[in-house]
Parts: sequence; structure tokens; C-alpha cells
Amino acid sequence: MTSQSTFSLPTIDLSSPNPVSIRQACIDYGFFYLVNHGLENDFPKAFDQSKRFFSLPLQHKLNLSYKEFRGYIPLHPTFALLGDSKESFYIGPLADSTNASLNQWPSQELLADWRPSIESIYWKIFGVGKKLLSLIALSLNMDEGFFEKIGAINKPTAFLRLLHYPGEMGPHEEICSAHSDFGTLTLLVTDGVSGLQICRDKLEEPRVWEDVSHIQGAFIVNIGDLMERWTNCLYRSTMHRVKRTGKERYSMALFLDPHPDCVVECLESCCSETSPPRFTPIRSGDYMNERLTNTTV
Ligand SMILES: O=C(O)CCC(=O)C(=O)O
Ligand SMILES: [Fe+2]
Repeated sequence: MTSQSTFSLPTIDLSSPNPVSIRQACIDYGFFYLVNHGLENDFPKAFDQSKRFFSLPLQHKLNLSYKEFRGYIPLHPTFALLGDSKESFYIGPLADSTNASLNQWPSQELLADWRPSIESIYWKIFGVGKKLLSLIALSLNMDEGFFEKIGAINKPTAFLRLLHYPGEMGPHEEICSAHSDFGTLTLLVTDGVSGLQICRDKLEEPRVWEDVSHIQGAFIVNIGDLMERWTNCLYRSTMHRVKRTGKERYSMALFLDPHPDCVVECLESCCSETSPPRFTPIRSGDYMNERLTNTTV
């Protein structure tokens, strides 16, 4: 596998957004930096909270072990066949009154004020994602409220994933294996330690991996597989991974996923007689369950 380092993703400025630039970034890369989103000062606080959690003794973390797609996944769990060197903690949809109780939280005695801090960052990132999704609708020549109307965002099913890569030098080159994200859109923040790479052409052999450099205070946004389906592959869900550097690393990602009952089918503006829909319509919940159940990432 080769890798190039002279590479820069497009930058979208949320304080003066231009749907044409968003469209181009999604067509060319499926990845872009998002700046001037207003959360720059929240990132260090969010990482402090993440470090507090991952610094807990293992047994406390294991008491919150992953179930129903929520909770703690330790280093090298048995299902991580690919041997990723990371531990993670998932927080599921907060607005969903039936399922919010499935979330697992460390007790107030163990980590005072952790839950409200994490809930606060969840909602703040969610707000940015919602704004971005209305711009993405405009970039596709749809009404700005389109995704909200069809249930892609109004009953949010967003998952927040806190990640910690301890920096141990294991046998694998990848500490987060190559994958594409499943849902609509992902907003990622890293602590600046390098390692994130994208592969712009997943069919090319051998794969060419390009380093995504860090921009202080920026989100790294990427298109997910369901958005690729909605847009008939006009917008790309680009494969990415984290390469081992031997350095400890923290990141966090908010995955915006449609409501389970939302049917994902080719957008009117993305198909024509000469470019018919490539995918059959699918209920988001069925698609996500299948992908989440079979994932090793
Ligand atoms: O840690 C990173 O920078 C990437 C994480 C990622 O791609 C994911 O959680 O889907
Ligand atoms: Fe990802």
C-alpha cells in the first residue's frame, strides 16, 4: 500500500456557506473540512471528558459494555476480527424517548457531571449537522427542509462515538480498519494526532491512501453510504481508515442516521432516463441493522 502526503480536502465555511462548493466537495471527495461552525471552544472540553472516561479502571468501563449498539467496546474485543487497536464508547439517540434509556452512563459518583457534558456536546454537534444537511439538500437542488420532511433528521437517530487509540504498536498497520460510514453524514473531530487517511478510488489496486491533515478547530465531515444511495452515487461515501503511528490518539464522531422508518430512495434530482436509480428503495432501519450487525469496525 502506498500513501501520498501532499493532499488537501476542500474547506466549507459554515458562516458563509455555498451549496455549489458543498456539491463539488461531495462529488470529488465525499469529505471536507467544516470551519466557522461555532463549536471550536467546545472541542477541548469534549476531549477532556472523553479522556476522563477512558482513564477509568477497565472494570468500570466493562460494567458499561456494549449492547443495543450503545456503551463501551474494549481494545481487541472478540468481534474485532481485524484487530483494531482502539477502545470506544457509543451514545445512542438522546431524543428518542423509547430508546434513550438504553444508553449506558457512568454514575455521577464515578464521573461527576460527565453525562450532562456529553449530552451537551451531542446536541451541539447535532445542531451543526442539521444545518449542514439543509445545505446538502440545497446542493442537490432540493428544498432545504427536504431531509427533515422525509424523516431523515426530525427524529434524530444520531450516534456519538468516543474513540481512544492508546498508541500501542500492534501487528496491524491499521488501528481503525478501512471502512465507509453507513448513514447519512458523519462529523468527526480529532485531537490533531495524525493517522486518518482516505482512499478516493476503492476499486483501484493496490489501494492509494492519502493522509488527511489536521486543521485546528475544524470538523472533518464525510458522506455516508445512505447518502450515496440517495444521490445515486453522485455524492461519494469514501473509504477511510486510521493508520498506526505509535502515538496515543483521541477522536469523536457523530453519525447522523435517518429515522429507522425513513425509506431511502434515489432523489428526483439524481436520476434521469439516462441515469436510472442504481439501488432499490430501502428502509433505513433494515439497512443500518444489517450493516451494524455485520461490522467488524
Ligand atoms: O478516528 C478517526 O479519525 C476515524 C474514526 C472513524 O472513521 C469512525 O469512527 O467511523
Ligand atoms: Fe468512519
